Amino acid sequence: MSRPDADDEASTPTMTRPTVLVSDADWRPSGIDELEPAAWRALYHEGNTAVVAGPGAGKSEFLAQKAAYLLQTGRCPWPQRILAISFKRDAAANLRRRVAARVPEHADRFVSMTFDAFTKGLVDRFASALPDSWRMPHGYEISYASERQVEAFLSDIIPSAPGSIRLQVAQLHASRFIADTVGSWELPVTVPAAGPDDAAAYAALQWWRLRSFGRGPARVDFVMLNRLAELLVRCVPKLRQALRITYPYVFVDEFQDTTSAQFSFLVSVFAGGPTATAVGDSKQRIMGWAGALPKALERFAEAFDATTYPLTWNFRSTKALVDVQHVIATRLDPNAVPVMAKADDDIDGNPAEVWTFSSLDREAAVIADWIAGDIAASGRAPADFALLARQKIADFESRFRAQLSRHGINVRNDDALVATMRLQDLLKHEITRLLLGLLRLADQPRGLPKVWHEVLATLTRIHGAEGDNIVQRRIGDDLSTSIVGLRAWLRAHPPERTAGDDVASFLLGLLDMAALRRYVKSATPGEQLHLVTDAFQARLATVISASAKWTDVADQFECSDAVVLLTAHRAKGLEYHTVFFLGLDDQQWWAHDRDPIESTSTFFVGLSRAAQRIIFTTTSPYARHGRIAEFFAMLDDAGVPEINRNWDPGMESLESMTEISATPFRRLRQSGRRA
Ligand SMILES: Nc1ncnc2c1ncn2[C@@H]1O[C@H](COP(=O)(O)OP(=O)(O)OP(=O)(O)O)[C@@H](O)[C@H]1O
Repeated sequence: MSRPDADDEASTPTMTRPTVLVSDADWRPSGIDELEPAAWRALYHEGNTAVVAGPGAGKSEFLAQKAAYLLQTGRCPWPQRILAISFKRDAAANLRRRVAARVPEHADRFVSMTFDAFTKGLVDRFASALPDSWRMPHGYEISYASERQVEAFLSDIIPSAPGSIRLQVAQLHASRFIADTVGSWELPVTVPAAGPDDAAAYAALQWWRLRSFGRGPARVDFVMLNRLAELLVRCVPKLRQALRITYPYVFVDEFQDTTSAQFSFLVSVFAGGPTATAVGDSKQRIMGWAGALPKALERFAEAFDATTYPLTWNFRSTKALVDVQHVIATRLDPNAVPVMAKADDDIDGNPAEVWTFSSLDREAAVIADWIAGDIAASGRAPADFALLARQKIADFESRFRAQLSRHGINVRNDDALVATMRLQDLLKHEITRLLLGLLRLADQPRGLPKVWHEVLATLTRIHGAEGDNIVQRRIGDDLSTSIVGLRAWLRAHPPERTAGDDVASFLLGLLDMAALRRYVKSATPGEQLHLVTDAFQARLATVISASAKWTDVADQFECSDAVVLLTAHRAKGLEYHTVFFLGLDDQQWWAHDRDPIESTSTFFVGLSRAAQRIIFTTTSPYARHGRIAEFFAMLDDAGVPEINRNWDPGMESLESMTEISATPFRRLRQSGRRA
């Protein structure tokens, strides 16, 4: 396919586009019925805005609606754009998709990317404008230092540190050094000849000397790239001005996860300039271990002089679940305000329970039977159910896979490693969706308009042709030709007689690889295209032989009709009808004592993914009195009953009843409940 010139971040498109503007009075949210009153006020607010709200309040949806409002009413006039920054790639892609669905006619002016992609993009484009001391004459490579390497570095620099700061240098922690010390050090325009007399600045400078000032390519991570980007913007006023003109509106999602480096970058580039909107929930701050700043939203409000709007509706969970969430929320924030549930209840029986089991085998068997029964009775899909755990999700996989397969139900472990990628990342990756989209379009003679639209939009981004209707038309024509060629190839190569590698090669051969490589590099810093294509091939190889049709190959690849197994961290931002929060025990939560608040936030994030029902499980008779006793106490306070699932009416004998009475669990017979 032809490759138009790459779009420049700080430049504006050259094509004109007709736009019909909507008046304020006529503007309505699209895709949803209503916003809560505080959200309306936040949407109309013209200055910097902080939206603080709990799980399910619609924070991401609010950003999508605010984008639609600004674009459709012309407050963000063509050709200016809105820049939305997220922390995770899938969150950025999710927001981009939401806006594209709400206002397709303006989607090309909504630039949604990760923090790392944005800062790395600036360094890559403008590195030559860095002050002399910080230029990287031999380029750079992305390199992460292990904690052990940082430890060795810190002990190496202690002896040569000036006596006045030696003790403080010795007190720096390896685990926090990169995020906190390197991340919060503002690079001086000129590197001082004498070492700084502040311990943190001294150590940070030595780190730069070691990693970046030697011969050969600099070895930098994203924290260091962020620092370079901040320096660039500080030293090159024209660049800052260009960014501010291109993006008069800046959004930041999940602001509670902002690190020191990211925060200072935002202040440096945008404070006093574009209108900034940050949304987040400090109770869901689960990235403290990775350097997330405490009280990030409060800091934002202060630094940007922003007006704060708390939202108090929950669109995801029913009232009963919102009440349970509130008990945990008040432990994390004693001032947490009660929230109004907007979701209707669609289940019989208890929406929240703790189930106790005598063994992991029994746990998997009972839950699998229960899910199968619920699907049969309700018509729900397997994907409505999630099996969540704090960590080590693979420990649960084989048991649940075996038990659910007895009922013909699939399991997808989103945490599984495929080549070097996690399955969740692979499935959400734009390039995976592009390749699968091509496969589906070629295999479906009648066409799939939604898939066509998504594939075309991805190709448009790859070729930097947003806003350029002529090039977009050419890309569309090329796509039609490619689909015809692919269809013929697939007909001649049935899945059972074709190797996964051959399919992947043919699919990639349809694309402009140089453009693709450049795009992946800029959209996902640190990631090489081959990491995605290797993982794509590996996944294809495992599903191709089991399928008779190419559509089945794509279905098996995505495995979207499956019960999902994932960690609470991976579940962030997602939602399910019923969540089983597995492994309430000391093993799963072994690190709870290290940081009980962050651990409780992880618990909060996990349980708040449930829309209708949450079942906590444990196989440990001691968990209630162990490390996470406070979780059980909170669930007790919330009135969540504990059910001993070792007894199954009609199936088990007195023997298992004896076993139950020997356990220290608080017991409840489950008569009258759905089982
Ligand atoms: N105004 C609204 N009307 C109806 N549904 C909404 C509205 N806003 C959000 N939703 C729905 O509520 C759910 C939660 O929305 P969203 O993911 O934006 O919440 P969030 O605050 O970002 O959640 P979390 O912090 O838990 O990840 C989604 O299913 C979304 O489609």
